Amino acid sequence: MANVYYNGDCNEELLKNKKIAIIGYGSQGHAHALNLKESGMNVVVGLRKGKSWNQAETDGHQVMTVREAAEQADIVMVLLPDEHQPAVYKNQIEPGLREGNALVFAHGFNIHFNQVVPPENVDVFLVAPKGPGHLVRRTYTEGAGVPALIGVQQNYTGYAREYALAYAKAIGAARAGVLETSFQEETETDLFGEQSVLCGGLTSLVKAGFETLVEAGYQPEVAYFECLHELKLIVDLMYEGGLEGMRYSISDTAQWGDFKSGPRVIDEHVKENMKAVLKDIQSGKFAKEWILENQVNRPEFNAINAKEKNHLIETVGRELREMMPFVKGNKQKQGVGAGAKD
Ligand SMILES: NC(=O)C1=CN([C@@H]2O[C@H](COP(=O)(O)OP(=O)(O)OC[C@H]3O[C@@H](n4cnc5c(N)ncnc54)[C@H](OP(=O)(O)O)[C@@H]3O)[C@@H](O)[C@H]2O)C=CC1
Ligand SMILES: CC[C@](O)(C(C)=O)C(=O)O
Ligand SMILES: [Mg+2]
Ligand SMILES: [Mg+2]
Repeated sequence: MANVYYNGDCNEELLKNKKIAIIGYGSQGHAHALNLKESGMNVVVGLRKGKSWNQAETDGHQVMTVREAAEQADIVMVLLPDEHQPAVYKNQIEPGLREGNALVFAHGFNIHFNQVVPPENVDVFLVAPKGPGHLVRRTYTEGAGVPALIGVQQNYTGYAREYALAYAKAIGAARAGVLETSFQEETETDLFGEQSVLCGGLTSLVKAGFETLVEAGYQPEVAYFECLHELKLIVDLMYEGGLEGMRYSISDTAQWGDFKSGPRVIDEHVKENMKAVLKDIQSGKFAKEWILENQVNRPEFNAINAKEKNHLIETVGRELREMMPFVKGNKQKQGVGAGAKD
């Protein structure tokens, strides 16, 4: 079994005399900045002028340019979109780094794929929450937390691992569990998870189920409740009690169907496809294509995104959710508030 670290294994005091710059105030940025501040840390936020800058000020942070934040801080946490990190690092963060500072990431992409190459005289480590930033914030306020991975790439000061654990505690992650990893393992497993299971696998599974029912003549609203809405309720049971916990609550009929039909849908071909996806991640093929897509202003990303927004499951879902105020209650979903996306 891997070692799992909890609050008692982390010394937050190590960060108390440090200034921490949070660069970016999106999904992860707002959560880290607010959680660290409420854990008693000295936080500044580095941004460009715009929507996030205004939000961070509204939330009571000291906001400045990325260059100023990097110059002032001992610990610089880079929470910009992965594709923006290399240019912002080169032009605004690197010039501000001093010997013994720490450069920190929530995902290893740019270090692992050599898009950011830090100087040798700084610590480089990872504190990667295993969950969306809005949940990093919400769970912290509820007295809980989202688990995280830590990893050390460069240990110039000799304290990088201890700083990583302290940081993980201060954002609430050590309430849930912190695992030690490498930049390589975090990057490859995170990309694999989001592509094959959590995001790509799931959205494709949901759409395939929805389309199968609608094409067979069933009402789209029934298909939406069956294949998307109820998914959260089922996943909540798995989150709380694993597969067994979920199966305890469903009918024996559903459990029999789970055993018999699940492997017919997610069969050996799916695993073969997953292995191919993993291979492209490990070889750097996926990373290269994503970097090139950004260099030409994302034509394919934007085209697919526009098409996906107009899928029947989305138009039907928007209408049904209008009637469920308890589902609509999340401000970020309406594009307002801290960490909101456009
Ligand atoms: N989303 C998540 O939950 C998770 C993300 N991660 C990792 O965390 C990191 C951050 O991801 P995420 O939180 O999704 O990022 P977001 O897309 O939410 O971050 C957007 C933020 O970055 C700012 N920004 C973008 N470009 C620039 C720039 N050129 N100069 C200054 N600020 C800029 C935006 O400001 P503005 O308003 O001015 O555009 C905004 O505040 C990534 O490495 C990601 O892989 C890891 C685990 C989960
Ligand atoms: C699952 C997507 C994720 O890896 C995450 C929220 O952990 C991301 O990059 O946003
Ligand atoms: Mg992730
Ligand atoms: Mg990710």
